[in-house]
Amino acid sequence: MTLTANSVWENCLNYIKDNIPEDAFSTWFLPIRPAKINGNILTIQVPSKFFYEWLEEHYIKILKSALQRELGSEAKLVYSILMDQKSQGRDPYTVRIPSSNKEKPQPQEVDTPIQLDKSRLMNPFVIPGLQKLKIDSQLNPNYTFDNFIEGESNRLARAAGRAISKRPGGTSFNPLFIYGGVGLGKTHLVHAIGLEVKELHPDKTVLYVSTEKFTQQFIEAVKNNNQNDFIHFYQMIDVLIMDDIQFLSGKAKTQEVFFHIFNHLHQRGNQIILTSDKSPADIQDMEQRLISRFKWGLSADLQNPDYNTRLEILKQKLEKDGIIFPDEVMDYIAQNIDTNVRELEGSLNSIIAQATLNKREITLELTARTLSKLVQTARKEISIDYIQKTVCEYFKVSMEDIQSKTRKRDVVQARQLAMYFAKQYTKASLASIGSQIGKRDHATVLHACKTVKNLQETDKAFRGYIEDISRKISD
Ligand SMILES: Nc1ncnc2c1ncn2[C@@H]1O[C@H](COP(=O)(O)OP(=O)(O)OP(=O)(O)O)[C@@H](O)[C@H]1O
Repeated sequence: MTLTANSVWENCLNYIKDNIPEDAFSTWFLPIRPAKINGNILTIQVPSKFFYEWLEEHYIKILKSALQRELGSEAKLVYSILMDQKSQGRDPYTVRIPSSNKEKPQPQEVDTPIQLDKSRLMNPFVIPGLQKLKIDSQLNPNYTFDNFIEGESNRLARAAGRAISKRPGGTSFNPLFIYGGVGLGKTHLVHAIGLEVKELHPDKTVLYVSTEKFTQQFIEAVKNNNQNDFIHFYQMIDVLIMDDIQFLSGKAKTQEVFFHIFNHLHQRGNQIILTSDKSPADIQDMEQRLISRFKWGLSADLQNPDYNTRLEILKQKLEKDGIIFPDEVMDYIAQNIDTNVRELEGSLNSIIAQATLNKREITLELTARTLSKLVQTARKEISIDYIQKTVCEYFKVSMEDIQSKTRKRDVVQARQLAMYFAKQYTKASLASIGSQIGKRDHATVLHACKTVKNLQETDKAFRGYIEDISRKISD
């Protein structure tokens, strides 16, 4: 009997219907039409891009088993997506996307070193109860090289990442130190490297961890008196990716433990990949021996993307969502949002939301209005209170301290910086700033602003504080 798309899909539906709730079945499966069958490849037509993403995210497993029952273990699924272009006055058309079958990378097995007592190993990345340790790489399958647009701003870092993926630990880029401002793609890039290593070298153990998580784990390990297990766990990793390494600043004990792990991995030729919001030389409160190790391999920075890269990124994001913007609108966004990629994505989302909620066409006028509001809102949010909180958090002093009369050096410094930033970021008068920050007069605020400016010119560490805090405030 020859198989037809209809008969195969009907059997799949019968199987799926028995295995998922009825309302989910009618919502997500009844609108699907079988389009064609070619050998073991079934093409189904879905009503929108959103539908396709939902199926991929929530029902890929059941789709896979239904299809394999009908077409064997090599069965493949292709989506044909009906793209609605009514708003552009054009006819609908379809695009074909193979099922990515994107599941999280499988846990990796590692032989445990003899001294490791598995029963006490508290690392949350370890799936307990198994003979061999299974480590979840913590990689995000959506951050790949394929969807990381290349441009002048990221060429070196991307190329180094690609080289490392081919030969982890085997290039001179060890460690690879990727740095740059917020939202420029550091996290995306290191996930892409990790995923590609896993694809090309399935035997390698890859682990992505944020420095914050690493620090918390270490604190837990100290509390439970199992630091050795913690260290041994990290020493087993073939490719260790640590995000936001600048958060080790001022944490002497965690720096020390990281130093030992780093040395062990490096000596064994294992790959280390680090990201930071500043270059190794500009990281404050970090042991010199660590800084010098960060510089051993390659430091590559990510810069603000240029116009063409921004345009390409926009095109890619829209294609993913199955939406078309007029060229002039794309050009306007790319011209006007030149800070970082996260803001670029955010502006797209706002424009889409405005158009959808108000049932309006995406025009240049709507875009200009939405973007101007975005910028205004961002500015509006910076209040003196917010500035004080940010500064207090950064220096780990309390709001009460800043508001008090204390002349302790660190509090005075925080207070003066809060005054300086209040002058920079708000329209408040000196008198008003003074009354809100410690009930001081306008002369004190003026003096604070001058002191900060002088120190900024003469003291490198102080300059670092200013850069850090400005970034946090305008984030
Ligand atoms: N070159 C690029 N191509 C496509 N998408 C990009 C690119 N660069 C960044 N992005 C996207 O921009 C967003 C922000 O990137 P990411 O989180 O990697 O930035 P980051 O530098 O790690 O920021 P932060 O320092 O704030 O953590 C993500 O959605 C990412 O996919």
